Amino acid sequence: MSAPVLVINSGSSSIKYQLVDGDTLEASTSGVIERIGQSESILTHRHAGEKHERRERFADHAAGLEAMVAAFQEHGTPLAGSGLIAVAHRVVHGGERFVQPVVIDDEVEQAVERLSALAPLHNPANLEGIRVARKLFPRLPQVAVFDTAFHATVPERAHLYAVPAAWREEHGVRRYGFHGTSHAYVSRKAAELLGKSPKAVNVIVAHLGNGASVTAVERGRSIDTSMGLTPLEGLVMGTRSGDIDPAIVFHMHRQTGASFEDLDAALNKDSGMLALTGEIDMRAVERAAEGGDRAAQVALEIYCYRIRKYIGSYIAALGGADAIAFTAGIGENSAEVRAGALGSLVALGVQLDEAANAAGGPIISTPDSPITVMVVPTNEEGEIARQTANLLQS
Ligand SMILES: Nc1ncnc2c1ncn2[C@@H]1O[C@H](COP(=O)(O)OP(=O)(O)O)[C@@H](O)[C@H]1O
Ligand SMILES: CC(=O)OP(=O)(O)O
Ligand SMILES: [Mg+2]
Repeated sequence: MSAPVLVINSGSSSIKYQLVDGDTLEASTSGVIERIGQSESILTHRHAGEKHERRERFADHAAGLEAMVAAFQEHGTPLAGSGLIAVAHRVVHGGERFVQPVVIDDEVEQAVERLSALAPLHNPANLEGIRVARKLFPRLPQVAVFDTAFHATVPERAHLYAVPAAWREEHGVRRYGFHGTSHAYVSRKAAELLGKSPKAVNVIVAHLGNGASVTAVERGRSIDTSMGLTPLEGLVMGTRSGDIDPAIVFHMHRQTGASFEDLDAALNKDSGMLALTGEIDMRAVERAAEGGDRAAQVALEIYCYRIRKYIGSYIAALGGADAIAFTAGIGENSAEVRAGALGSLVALGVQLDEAANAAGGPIISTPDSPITVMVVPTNEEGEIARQTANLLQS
């Protein structure tokens, strides 16, 4: 493996990692540590076609990262002496400042910490990953790659909110957008599937994971995206409400006396599919709906309808799209959600091929569909490694 980069994607309760070849972008080893801080955590480490599992409690991200280092050691590829050229970190919020990947120093670390207010579920976890990795690998360059960066091209008409000037000018209130590495990677792959240059096509990417967002990509540049100041706006998600009337917050504060902290937690952690069905995991929601659970059926309709509205509005924003690409855990795996999300868009030039959709694509529209619909597996870690290798070469 030449020029290996260790990519760390620290989420709110999980860490995903990959050891990626900086030249070929192939991952030789990958893993995920789930349920950090809960009674039992699970580490799944994949190397050379084998899967190794370890179940025990990892109290925090530091314990999780130690277990990651131990897993590399145990399974024949110790990180020390592997020729690692860098550790790359996904950082969710980069604010207005970070529109490119950067090498992390103390000052960058502090800036990421200040941005935690705008991504409370994500930046603190990203930061912990950075701190632990800087201790573990003090001599290696540590690079931050930001979710927000790809959306720096979103024009004012789409990124400004019609709110008081002081909010915008003094408090950084604007649309930032997230999942940028995924939207960048998937929109490029979509152009590849069309046999065209990214600069020659308009693509709508629906990233449907635990967090979910839709982006309108015009000739390779993001021009609008559904997440906003924080990753709360837009689609219905696992535990997040997505779009609501902001007056709901004031109403609930006045009605119940709930603090803004409580209301923030309610909308970020106790809303979305969880609030509608009692389940976060889309597989569980689909099983319940199939079993006749009315709440789960309605929740799926709400989930798909919101996606459909965004896709329709982005076809209008782009003045026509060449492709719609579905990605991330739900977008890649749920034929039902994809079909539900496209439904009435047949009037806008979307003709789904049901058999191809059931088979998972990659192309899931009929050959004569004016807009090509596809399933494109995302690769956030690979894209982060690619951007890191580019930064270090320049
Ligand atoms: N086969 C499947 N069918 C439906 N949903 C799935 C399937 N596999 C995974 N998912 C859903 O994908 C979501 C997680 O997506 P993922 O992209 O891994 O999220 P994140 O990176 O934000 O943790 C979960 O809601 C999970 O239920
Ligand atoms: C920004 C965001 O929502 O990320 P995730 O989907 O990993 O929660
Ligand atoms: Mg994700």
